[in-house]
Amino acid sequence: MPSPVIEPPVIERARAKVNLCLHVTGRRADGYHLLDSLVAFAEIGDELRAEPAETPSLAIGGPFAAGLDAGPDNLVLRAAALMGGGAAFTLAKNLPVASGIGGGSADAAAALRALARLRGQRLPAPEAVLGLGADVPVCLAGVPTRMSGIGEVLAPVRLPPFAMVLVNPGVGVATGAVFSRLARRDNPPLGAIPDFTASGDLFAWLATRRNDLEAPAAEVAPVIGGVIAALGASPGCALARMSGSGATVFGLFETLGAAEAAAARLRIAEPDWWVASAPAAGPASAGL
Ligand SMILES: C[C@@](CO)(OP(=O)(O)O)[C@H](O)COP(=O)(O)OP(=O)(O)OC[C@H]1O[C@@H](n2ccc(N)nc2=O)[C@H](O)[C@@H]1O
Ligand SMILES: Nc1ncnc2c1ncn2[C@@H]1O[C@H](COP(=O)(O)OP(=O)(O)O)[C@@H](O)[C@H]1O
Repeated sequence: MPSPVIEPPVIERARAKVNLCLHVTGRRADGYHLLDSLVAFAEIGDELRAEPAETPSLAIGGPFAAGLDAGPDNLVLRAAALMGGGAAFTLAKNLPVASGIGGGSADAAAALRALARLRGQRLPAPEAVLGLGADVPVCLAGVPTRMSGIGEVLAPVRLPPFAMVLVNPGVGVATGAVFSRLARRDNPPLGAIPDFTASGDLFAWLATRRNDLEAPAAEVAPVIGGVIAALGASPGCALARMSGSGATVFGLFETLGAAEAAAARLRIAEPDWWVASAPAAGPASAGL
């Protein structure tokens, strides 16, 4: 059954996507890489507002609006075009661009959700949105997920509550450039993902996994190594690792208080870095 049409305007969050681990397990004939990744979302992100309009339009504000083109190539308008749709969009760009936390993909997913709500339509299938970006299907799902294939094979995963600190040193990293520097493309998959009951179990399991894109990204942007070291040395940080193709690094914490304290220290030590703290998205983290 299609959902009822929602009265405009509609507002959708575009939450930051975090690859808690990411193994590159192969490469397809078309050059795209096969991944095996455990993906979570943070309660921080862009915000997209949509109202019905004859002609599609996009206005961008927020701390990372500068340098982001609001023309037809923007993923918000490309997503709207895919759904055949006119809407007037306003995007608050709160996440750094080209930073491994899927900001553009999350915006595209938010546009698809907004249009579906405005029109009472179903959301498109993962395969139908993959052309917008390999991360768009998982951002459309918006829940903790094991992502494989090149990003279109999705299996929801239940995660315990935890908190994150996200740090971006202000360098954009092009995803394709990172993949092309990989030393190996035949790494083992993640294996079975246990049913974690406590965040400590999740953190211990993650410590035995990797992000295979971290080393090639650090070649492109050597500052990434320094960000991992600084975050990893923060009191209460159980694990510090790069997300996606970088350069954003995440730190994992048992409590939001510990994450906020680490973020406050890093903001003082490194005033030029973008630093955010947030619970992992989902009902389990609501009471952290
Ligand atoms: C690496 C990941 C992990 O979640 O995250 P980000 O760093 O983008 O956040 C994603 O796979 C990125 O997804 P997305 O950013 O949507 O990628 P796309 O625009 O589809 O692809 C950009 C380029 O990355 C390479 N690419 C991307 C995905 C993939 N599975 N294999 C690849 O080889 C290709 O060279 C492609 O031309
Ligand atoms: N709404 C958008 N937000 C961010 N980037 C966008 C958007 N639309 C198009 N792009 C382009 O998509 C590219 C990847 O952006 P993004 O999804 O933020 O990267 P990542 O997935 O690595 O975090 C950028 O180089 C940017 O120019």
